[in-house]
Amino acid sequence: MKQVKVAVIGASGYTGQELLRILLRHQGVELVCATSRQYAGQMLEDVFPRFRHVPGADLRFTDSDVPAVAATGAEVAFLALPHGVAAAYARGLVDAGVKVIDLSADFRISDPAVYEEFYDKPHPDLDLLKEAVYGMPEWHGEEIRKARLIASPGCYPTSILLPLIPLLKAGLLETEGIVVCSSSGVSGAGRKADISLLFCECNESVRAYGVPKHRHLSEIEQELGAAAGEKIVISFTPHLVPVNTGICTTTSAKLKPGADPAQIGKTLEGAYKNAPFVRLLGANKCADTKNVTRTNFVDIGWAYDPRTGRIVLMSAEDNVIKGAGGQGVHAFNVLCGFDPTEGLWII
Ligand SMILES: NC(=O)C1=CN([C@@H]2O[C@H](COP(=O)(O)OP(=O)(O)OC[C@H]3O[C@@H](n4cnc5c(N)ncnc54)[C@H](OP(=O)(O)O)[C@@H]3O)[C@@H](O)[C@H]2O)C=CC1
Ligand SMILES: CC(=O)N[C@@H](CCC(=O)OP(=O)(O)O)C(=O)O
Repeated sequence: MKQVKVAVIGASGYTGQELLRILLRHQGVELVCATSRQYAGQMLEDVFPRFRHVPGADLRFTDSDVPAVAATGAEVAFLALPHGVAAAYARGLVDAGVKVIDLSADFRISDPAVYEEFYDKPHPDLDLLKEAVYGMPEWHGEEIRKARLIASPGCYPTSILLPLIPLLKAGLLETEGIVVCSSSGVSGAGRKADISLLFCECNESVRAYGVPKHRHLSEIEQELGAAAGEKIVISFTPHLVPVNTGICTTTSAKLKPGADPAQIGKTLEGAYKNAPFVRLLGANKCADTKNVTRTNFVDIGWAYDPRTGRIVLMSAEDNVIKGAGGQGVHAFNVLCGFDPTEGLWII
């Protein structure tokens, strides 16, 4: 198998570590660079003992510096950096001829006005934004193949968009009144010191946050609108739950008058028959995070309630794998012409 030289920028964070774990078992990857400002100069295995004795992990963290990354010969770089920080790295790396897969939100929102509305500042690189591709392999494989810059979808959006897109494309759902409720593990907030994320603040407790306008609404409504062919506004309430990883999403939407509820399952099956990481559980089956955490799968179940005329979509994924690093590697496989599943059969 051909070998592609790969760098991970921001390799000490939660998604960065997950990328390292996946890339180190990928048969077509030579990991040439892992960056972290706080651990620069230290061996990967000294900072994260899980990498001891792992082939290919015999590497030191380097500083997060674009010319130094480019000098490693990296052909593809994953950005696992905070949003707002990633854009400048993407610009420097793309200019140096390195293809970029950005896990942050910096290039996911194609309309600069919407970006500014949700991120409270003008977009930092409008030229690069124009060429960024939304990196959801199930729906944008063709664009990913030709891209220089892939904006990997967010964790909540992945769990919400995968069940809804095919149903909206098929015109089965009312576009008004879609209500989404998601629960996320604490790793979704990143590996940073924050009092509200301390063990005693989160453990044995569940809370909603980010209401009424979580920043992911921008991305979710953009992609749902593209699927439906009209503007869509949804209600979205995220919750923080005391688990390390996992997202459980429940979506409620009204079936269009006259639409046959049996078409829900048939449409999802048609859309995802060749999607290796989308597992359709069937009607009246509920997705459970314990079956998908530590994997690149998203599980989707659905139910029709004749009393309300609504369908309920239930999805579960691992936020740092299918919702971040795994999805990024899936896009990398498509970009580089590898089998889409290479490195990703983690169970
Ligand atoms: N966690 C999740 O579930 C998901 C996260 N994402 C997105 O992926 C990106 C990474 O998330 P996550 O791994 O959780 O974040 P973390 O906070 O866990 O890690 C961030 C990484 O970036 C580095 N970093 C932080 N600030 C800077 C800076 N100013 N310049 C250079 N490097 C910096 C950190 O290392 P150091 O400080 O040592 O340099 C660290 O390696 C974010 O944009 C996030 O929104 C997307 C989907 C899901
Ligand atoms: C629990 C938690 O805090 N989750 C994060 C979302 C995950 C994330 O990292 O956002 P991106 O997908 O945009 O990169 C949040 O609500 O902001």
